[in-house]
Amino acid sequence: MFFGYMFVDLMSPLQSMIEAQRGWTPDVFGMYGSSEFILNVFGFLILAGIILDKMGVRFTGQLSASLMFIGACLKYYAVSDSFAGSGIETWLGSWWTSFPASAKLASLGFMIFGCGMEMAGITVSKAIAKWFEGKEMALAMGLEMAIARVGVFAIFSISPWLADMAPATVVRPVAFCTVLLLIGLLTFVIFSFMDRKLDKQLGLDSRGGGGSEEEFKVSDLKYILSSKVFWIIAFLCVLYYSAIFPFQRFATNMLESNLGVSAQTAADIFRWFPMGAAAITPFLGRYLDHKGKGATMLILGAILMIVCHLTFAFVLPEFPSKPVAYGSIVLLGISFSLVPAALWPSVPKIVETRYLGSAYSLIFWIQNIGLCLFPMLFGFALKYFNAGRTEGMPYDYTRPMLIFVACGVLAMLLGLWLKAEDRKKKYGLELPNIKK
Ligand SMILES: C[C@H](N)C(=O)N[C@@H](CCCCN)C(=O)O
Repeated sequence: MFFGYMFVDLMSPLQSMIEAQRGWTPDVFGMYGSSEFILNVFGFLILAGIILDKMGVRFTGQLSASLMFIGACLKYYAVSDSFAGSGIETWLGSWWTSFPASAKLASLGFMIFGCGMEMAGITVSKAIAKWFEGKEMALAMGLEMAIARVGVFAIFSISPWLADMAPATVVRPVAFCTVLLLIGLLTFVIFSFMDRKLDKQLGLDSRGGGGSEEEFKVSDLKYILSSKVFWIIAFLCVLYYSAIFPFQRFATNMLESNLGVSAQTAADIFRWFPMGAAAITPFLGRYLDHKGKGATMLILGAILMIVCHLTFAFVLPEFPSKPVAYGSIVLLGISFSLVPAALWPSVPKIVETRYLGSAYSLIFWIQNIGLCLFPMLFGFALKYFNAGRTEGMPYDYTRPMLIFVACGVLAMLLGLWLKAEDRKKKYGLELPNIKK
């Protein structure tokens, strides 16, 4: 997860450089960002959930880590100097000419990587639910997400530094993260040995099944799809995350434009966002394990996000102050701890373990539709509202940012609805995870 999250965001602080070196304008950059989710949206994630529930966490984890590595290799080739001037580049550049050949191939690589990354995400959640059921599950999930966030922090620091080494190039950070993904694949193989040992101790079969619970059947999906609370969580998830991850891709440039600072300085400010989240998420997970209040945390997280995006939209352009930027970034980090810490451990409370993988995959699937559409939507809005901008001028982010504010408002309303449903139907979303 650490290396995966690094790979996802390695281009985020390099928007200006990739525009200068490979001609990726904001709309191209937005579409490239969306490509991570395209195959998932067209059904791969549903299949991933079924594979996970049928084949178990070890097989699915190794498959997903391999896909991540293959996709990364393709993306490395796309931005490398050996691709520039090759026959493939000439052919890819001969159609849809507004989208550079390197962006086309990099997007294909990112699509394959994205299949592996999302499949790994649901696999890890199911593995944690299996290892920590009735114990410190939210703390374990919180720590996993904290490690992922440290990965984002690390890449926001390392990527511009690697890229800026003479001769400045975007290729170096991609190569670096590709090697890390190979190491990630090897660590999952090691985990698989440990998981096999756990199954032996628990008397489970080779896929981690065969305990007291029934085996998963594809027809079980109907139980998930007919649950109102599942849909509330899924829509809350898509709205919340659509205002976080797509924003993360543009945040460096937003700060660059609003504060009038360099890409490196903007990335230095923004990298504290995932760090704030990394520091707080495990504590909130622990709080949830012992005290509960999951639905309340979701509402609070959405409110904080609205405040932050309103600040980025209206306050920063008027008062380009670094303390205001840092303050909002830290608040957004707290929001990004509250929601994930409460959201993911809530899912095992509303569905049975045998179809937990499918429930996570369906939520990821719906979330991926948002993650796929929002960078494009935001990229187009940015281009539209900056029609008169000339090369080198800062971008005006005010009106495009309202897209993210709207997502936050809707997520907050869904959080309130979820809390009301929980009070009525007693899912236990406000209760602690640890069973005494
Ligand atoms: C983008 C991805 N689908 C996602 O939702 N990531 C979550 C973590 C989900 C738990 C992974 N085991 C995040 O908050 O990063």
